[in-house]
Amino acid sequence: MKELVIAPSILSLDFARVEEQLKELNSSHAKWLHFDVMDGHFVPNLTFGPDILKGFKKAVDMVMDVHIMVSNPVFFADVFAKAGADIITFHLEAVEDIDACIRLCRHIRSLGVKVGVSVKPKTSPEVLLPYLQEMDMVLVMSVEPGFGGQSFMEAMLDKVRLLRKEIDAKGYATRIQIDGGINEETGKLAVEAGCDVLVAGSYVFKGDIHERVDRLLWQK
Ligand SMILES: O=C(CO)[C@@H](O)[C@H](O)COP(=O)(O)O
Ligand SMILES: [Fe+2]
Repeated sequence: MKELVIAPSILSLDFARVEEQLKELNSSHAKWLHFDVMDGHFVPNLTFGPDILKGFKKAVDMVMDVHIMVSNPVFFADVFAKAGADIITFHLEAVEDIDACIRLCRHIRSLGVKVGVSVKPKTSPEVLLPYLQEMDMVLVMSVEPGFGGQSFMEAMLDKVRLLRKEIDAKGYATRIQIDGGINEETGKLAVEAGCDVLVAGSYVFKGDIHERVDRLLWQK
């Protein structure tokens, strides 16, 4: 398993104190910034466009981890690759079938950007197993996508265990990210199940950013 990474989700950032909070994030032990893109169609919420990503990229020295919850991932992947995304994760549910999924993975990599594929709580990741070498990351959603502050769905850890078993058996470098309801307790469970990237929104921003990131990173 790779080194654990914490990716605070900017969905919970206090937009009245953006500059201050970005500085705190930048000087914390969080290496990635999780940038949730919602189109108001794939999910019933609307968030950030490419110019915000460009601005944030200037303000922090962090990996820009872009999670696109959109119905047209082909279009949005190009837009956010151009804006400076380091990794783009799209939803399996938003593409026609596994062939289209792999085509988009290859396209995103051809742009020099890492690629992740995400599954919603009701979607099994089994169809991805033969193709894990095409992905830099699989994102297991542990809440229904669309909003921060929801409760962690513990049953999603079975998906993490399944993916970890296959990734380790094949010796792939694919990371496993989990997103939704992550705090100290649920983060620990997720790491024990095999996750190596924890996304956390409300937990990180509803307290001292440095302290909360450290608690996730060095769970006791
Ligand atoms: O993608 C999403 C929500 O759809 C997330 O990235 C949330 O922002 C996580 O928020 P918390 O559950 O950690 O508050
Ligand atoms: Fe997310």
